[in-house]
This record gives sequence, structure tokens and C-alpha cells, in this order.
Amino acid sequence: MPPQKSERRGIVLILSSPSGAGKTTLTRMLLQDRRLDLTLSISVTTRPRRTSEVDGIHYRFIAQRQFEAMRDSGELLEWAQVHGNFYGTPRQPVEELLAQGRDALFDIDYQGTQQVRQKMPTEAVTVFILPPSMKELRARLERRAEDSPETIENRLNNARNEISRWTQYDYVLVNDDLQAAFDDLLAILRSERLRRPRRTESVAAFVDKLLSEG
Ligand SMILES: Nc1nc2c(ncn2[C@@H]2O[C@H](COP(=O)(O)OP(=O)(O)O)[C@@H](O)[C@H]2O)c(=O)[nH]1
Ligand SMILES: Nc1ncnc2c1ncn2[C@@H]1O[C@H](COP(=O)(O)OP(=O)(O)O)[C@@H](O)[C@H]1O
Repeated sequence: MPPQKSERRGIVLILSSPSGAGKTTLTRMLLQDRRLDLTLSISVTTRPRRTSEVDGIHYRFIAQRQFEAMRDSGELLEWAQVHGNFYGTPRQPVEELLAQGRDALFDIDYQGTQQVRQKMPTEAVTVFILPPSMKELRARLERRAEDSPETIENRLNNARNEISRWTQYDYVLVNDDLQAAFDDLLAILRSERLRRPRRTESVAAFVDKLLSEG
């Protein structure tokens, strides 16, 4: 009998990148592969909804007063101000997933990543995604065509600071060829799921049974 998955505590797979490097695209690809059984943590944010976004699926779009109430009552696992808006991760859905042995996927910035690493050092697996060039980063933000020119400039101005945080992460990858970047993410997820400390309980039972044979 293979090891029982439900005995493990889940992983928190965190993707961060400067705006436009492709973390939303890679997140979508990970979620589309149902066999991976990843669940996206849906953040709350005070930023305006983009036309392509659906409330409750991509984010929960809330007013600043509501954000402050959630933050002050400890409902957020982490939170940060990014590009002038507030973002945060509701704590309870994540705790429930991890307790069920299921893995959560976070698309959060470097400030939030630091907070999660401190609070969940065992569960957090962090990946920083770099663009192939600054020129391509700008081109992607312009091609995405969802933000105003001012918003794009603001995001590009923040990109250098964000990129300088790459050393805080467990893994770094360059999203040049999308499929290659996705394959790298799959390799990271697969290896992290196989790490011995994450499987100790279930493997111990399996080994006991193995050794009891004949
Ligand atoms: N700390 C933190 N950052 C978040 C959260 N949700 C999103 N972000 C980050 O906020 C930044 C802006 O995200 P978004 O407004 O969707 O713009 P995009 O990066 O251009 O797609 C990105 O770096 C996200 O990773 C969150 O719950 N907490
Ligand atoms: N490897 C890639 N090659 C070309 N375009 C890409 C690649 N990855 C993402 N894109 C495109 O770049 C734009 C920004 O990607 P997105 O995933 O929204 O970035 P982020 O979530 O990091 O802001 C989107 O239009 C997306 O389709």
C-alpha cells in the first residue's frame, strides 16, 4: 500500500515576481492541471478589479475599511501594501487546507513571503520568477493591456526593487519560454512533495509494514 497522503501537512507554494513576469499565467497553468491538486489562496485586495477578473475567483475585492478590520482582527496570515494598494491572505482557508494535507498556492509579493516564511517555515516553498529582460517585462505589461499607462509605469518603477529580493527565495527561474518555466515549476513541486521530512509519518507506517513482511 502506498503511503497515505492525508497524514501529511500541506505545502505552501509561493510564487513572486515583478508585475508582468508571468506569475498569474503560471499560476493558472498549475491550477488547470487538476492532478496536481493545488488550491489557490484567494487574497483580499483594495485595488480596483481588472476587466478580466472575477470577484471571489482571482481576488476578493474589498474596501479599505474592511481590509483594516480583517487585518486588525488577525484574520490575515500576512498582508502588505503593494503598488499603493493593500493585499492580504485570509488565514482560515489556508489552515484548513494544510490540515487536510493539501497544498496551497500563493501569488504574493516579497513582503508577504517574508511573513509567511517566518510563520510557516516548514510549509513554505518560495519561488521567484524573473523576466528575460526589462524590455520584455514592459512589452508584457503593455500587451496585457489591462492597466493604465500610469499604472504600468508605477509597476515598472517598482520592478527593480522587487527583483533585488530574489536572494530571499528558495528557487529562482526565468520565465522566457513559458513551457520551460512551467516544467521547472512542476519539478520544484514534485521534489518538494517528495522531501523526506514531509513524508515521515506516512513513510514510517509503510516501512513498518514492509519490514513486517516475511
Ligand atoms: N503580500 C501580498 N501580496 C499580494 C497578495 N495578493 C497579491 N499580491 C501581490 O501584489 C502584487 C500586485 O498584484 P496584482 O495587482 O494582481 O498585479 P500584477 O502583479 O500586475 O498581476 C503582486 O506582486 C502580487 O503577487 C497578498 O495577499 N499578499
Ligand atoms: N513566457 C512568456 N512569454 C510571453 N508572454 C508571456 C509569458 N508569460 C506570461 N506572458 C504574458 O505576459 C503578460 C503578463 O503576464 P501575467 O501572468 O499577467 O504576469 P504577472 O501576474 O506576473 O503580473 C500576460 O499578457 C501573459 O500572457
